[in-house]
Amino acid sequence: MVYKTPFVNGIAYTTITTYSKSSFEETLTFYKSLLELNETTVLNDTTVMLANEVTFIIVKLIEDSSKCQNFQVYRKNLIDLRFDRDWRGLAVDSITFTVSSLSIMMQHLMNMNLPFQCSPSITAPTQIYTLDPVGNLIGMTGTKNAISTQLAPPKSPVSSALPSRSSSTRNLNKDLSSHLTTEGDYPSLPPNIDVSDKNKRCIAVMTSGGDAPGMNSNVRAIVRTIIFHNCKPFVVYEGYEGLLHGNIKEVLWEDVRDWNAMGGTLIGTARSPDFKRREGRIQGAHNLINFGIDALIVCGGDGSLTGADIFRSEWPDLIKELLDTNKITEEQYKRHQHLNICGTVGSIDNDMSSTDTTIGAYSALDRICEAVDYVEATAKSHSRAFVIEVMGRNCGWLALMTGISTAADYIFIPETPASSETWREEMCDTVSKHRARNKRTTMVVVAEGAIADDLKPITASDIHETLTKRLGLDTRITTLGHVQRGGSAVAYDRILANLQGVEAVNAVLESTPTSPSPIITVNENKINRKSLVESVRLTKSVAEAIKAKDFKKAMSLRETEFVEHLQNYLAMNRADHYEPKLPSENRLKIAIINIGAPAGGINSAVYSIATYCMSQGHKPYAIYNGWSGLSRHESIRSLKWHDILGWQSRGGSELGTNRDTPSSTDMGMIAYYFQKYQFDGLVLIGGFEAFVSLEQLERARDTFPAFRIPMVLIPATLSNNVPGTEYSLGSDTAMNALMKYCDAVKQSAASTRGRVFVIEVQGGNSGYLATTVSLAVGAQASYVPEEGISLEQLSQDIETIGQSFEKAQGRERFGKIILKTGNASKALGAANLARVIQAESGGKFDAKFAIPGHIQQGGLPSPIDRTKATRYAIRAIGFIEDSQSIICGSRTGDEEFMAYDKKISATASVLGVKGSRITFTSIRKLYDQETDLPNRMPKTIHWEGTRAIADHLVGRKTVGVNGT
Ligand SMILES: Nc1ncnc2c1ncn2[C@@H]1O[C@H](COP(=O)(O)OP(=O)(O)OP(=O)(O)O)[C@@H](O)[C@H]1O
Ligand SMILES: O=P(O)(O)OC[C@H]1O[C@](O)(CO)[C@@H](O)[C@@H]1O
Ligand SMILES: [Mg+2]
Repeated sequence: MVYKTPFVNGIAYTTITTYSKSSFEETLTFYKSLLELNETTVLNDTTVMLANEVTFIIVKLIEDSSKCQNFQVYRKNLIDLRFDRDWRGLAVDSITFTVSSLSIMMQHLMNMNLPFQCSPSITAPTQIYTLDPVGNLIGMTGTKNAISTQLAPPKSPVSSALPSRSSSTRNLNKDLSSHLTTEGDYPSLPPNIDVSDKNKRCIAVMTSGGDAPGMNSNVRAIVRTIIFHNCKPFVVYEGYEGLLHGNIKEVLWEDVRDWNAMGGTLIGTARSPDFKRREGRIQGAHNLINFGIDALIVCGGDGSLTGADIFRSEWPDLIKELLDTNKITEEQYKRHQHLNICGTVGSIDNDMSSTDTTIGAYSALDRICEAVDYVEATAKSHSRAFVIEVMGRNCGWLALMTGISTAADYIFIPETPASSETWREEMCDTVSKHRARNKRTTMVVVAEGAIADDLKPITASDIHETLTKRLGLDTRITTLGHVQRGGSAVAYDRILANLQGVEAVNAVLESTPTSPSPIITVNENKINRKSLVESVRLTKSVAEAIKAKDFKKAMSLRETEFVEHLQNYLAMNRADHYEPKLPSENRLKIAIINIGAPAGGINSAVYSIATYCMSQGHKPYAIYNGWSGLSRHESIRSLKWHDILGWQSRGGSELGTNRDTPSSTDMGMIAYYFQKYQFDGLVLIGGFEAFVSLEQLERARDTFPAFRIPMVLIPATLSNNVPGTEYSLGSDTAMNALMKYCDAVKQSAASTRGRVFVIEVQGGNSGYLATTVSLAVGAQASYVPEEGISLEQLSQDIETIGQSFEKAQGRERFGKIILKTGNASKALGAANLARVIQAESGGKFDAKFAIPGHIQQGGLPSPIDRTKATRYAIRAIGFIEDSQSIICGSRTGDEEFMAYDKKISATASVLGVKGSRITFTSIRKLYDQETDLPNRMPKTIHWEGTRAIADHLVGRKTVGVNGT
């Protein structure tokens, strides 16, 4: 028996072989009636072709009575199995068809009295199975095509579950969706603008100041977006030095290939004293005009952007002088009346006002945390103290975030200078309190630019001397230096840099002669454009306030997130060592539970909740091993400071986790223990099962008063599929793990001429991880469950890859990767997809597959997940404190319980990030209105714009609803 399944172009018919005249006739009747194959072509005496618009079946007769017998037996056996076995595993051969209505098909099979099976259930099938008269297993699916898991909308064989991408270029990447995702639309093909080469706009990009990881991604995105808009991209080498020496070159799409994974800046950078002088800047203006460049995008720190701002404001005078000295022609003068400037903030210091984060800062933090984690091990072995000096000339962001991420004992930062008179006592007091509770290590983090309130520097050696002399600690200094700026950028920086690069070009193209020059910022998770002049002014005023010893003002000028992080660090550092903040009557018993799969940042959240609770005077309780642990073994213990040392930076789940929900274990027992321990609040940390758990507990409040307490979920899952938030803890850690894996695979692919890897990604029904990592590594395509895999798109991707290898003619060394979320197609795993791609490549390249599996869940939490965990944890406790008065009266019986009261039900909420805000949304509302329960997904996907950008930056052509 021969069969072929119509997967991709070129393999478009199925041959059925029959072995007797009667089964030949029966088969023809079966397929004609079942699939409405109304075109019949007799090819010869024994071969007939049946067809409709999309399906071709050739039925052949090869008379062989022995085989006919075998089939009868085989078929009978299968039918006998009926419904108690899944037929799919039993059949030798199978054919799958896409049908427009599964229910009509079911009815039809019943009318014909044919046996069939439904999957996953008869009430809501996505697939139906039956047998044809010669024993072939016939699968029918309602999905877009046989290899997709998405149901096809009626009459549209190829479509997308995501909204179609219009050709608008506006609103591209305004929303970083916590983890840098975008909303809005993007065209998948370059707009068809007919601009002759001469009239094309020339836009240049440069990097300046200290290099920062992610700058290469930024330049790559800028160059490719310029080309995308039919303009000419130029790079200025060596920062402002290159500008004033005319070190400028036009570049091509391929020139920036594979730049995402590269550290430093490949176009060079410099600190240019000459550019600080007007003569230098006039030379720079002259060079730009000579190259015909009328827009400049500068990626650099506060200094570079200050320089850019000065350059822009002086431009009219500079070109006038060039005209007056006959260095440029009248025509050039007229054409270059305006210089469009746009800044993208690239600096590890994170010292630019108006933006929460600068490109490179989280990569530097990653390097620092890795180093401190290493040092911690040796410090513990010797029971030593370490002073870690981190970079940051005028800004303590790196030191502060290191302090939080590694739970350092003490930090020194320039923004809140310590008292020059008392800092030694204060530090020693805290350190000795920690030591008195048997902590074996001491970590003090000092920013390079740390000062005391007399503006004199506090140096690593000052601290070393104090710890040694006053406390007698065996102390070492580790100055991390330029290691912090080195290496490949973390996923966040790559994504930020790519999205900001696209936005910078859009900003330039939309600028008018009167519009103020923008810088591209990120605020919480939203990408914004802000005024360059204003941001430079604010940044300067921080430095001026510090200089004037107005530290309060300096702090007030910092981003609100910075201030919040500092307060959190200080609060947690007081845990168990100082008088709690709240009076005894306001102190609460707060339970913490972890549910679902492990995710980076879970332990950091538990650590932060516990230490913050201690500082407030609350009592934190851990519920170990999820709901089953609680209901079967009363696995509750109050958390003590010493027990949780080191948890802030530990991977996995120290509490233990599983996917059980309260209903699936024992709701009554759980309520009993809640009552026994008199919990006043509950924090759940986890993914979709935690979400479901919260809903069940909220619903059970009616029956069990013990649940009439504030309950809050901190989403933590690499799938990032919890309704009510755009970011879940663990996504960043997983992204980095997967990104590193992809980088390595891509490198391997590049070493073999013409190779593509298909990489299978976790994420359940959510394509978030595949999409974001695809942007971070420059994957040629990503297939996600929200879209499925359409034949047209797959064919298009194969063609695009083939073309790019063909164009390179083996002269360039590069490899390609394709990411596929496991559930994008259940029928087609990575291995099979690679086989199909290889088969259809026409010999232009070969395809392999790789499956990273659970490395995506493991490893140490990234600094982003650690610091976000702390922030969410402390907000969650704030929520529990604030909600006490709303609900707790009904638990004690003092007040009537009104389950349907909105305020009451909102005391069980999901903490989330939405755009630029942290929010709490009632579980009732989320569960009833915003959840796609069967798919375990939120109804609204917030990151589709990111897909379009990822596609556009690799030149992927997408096949939309209209076949465009
Ligand atoms: N006030 C200014 N006027 C003109 N140019 C300036 C000015 N400040 C800085 N620049 C230019 O920008 C370059 C880079 O500035 P700087 O060394 O302060 O680094 P940065 O951009 O702040 O980056 P980072 O702090 O991350 O190293 C300077 O070498 C100089 O060429
Ligand atoms: O690499 P350089 O020029 O020595 O500069 C070091 C400085 O650059 C930065 O890394 C970035 O501004 C600072 O933190 C540090 O003080
Ligand atoms: Mg700077």
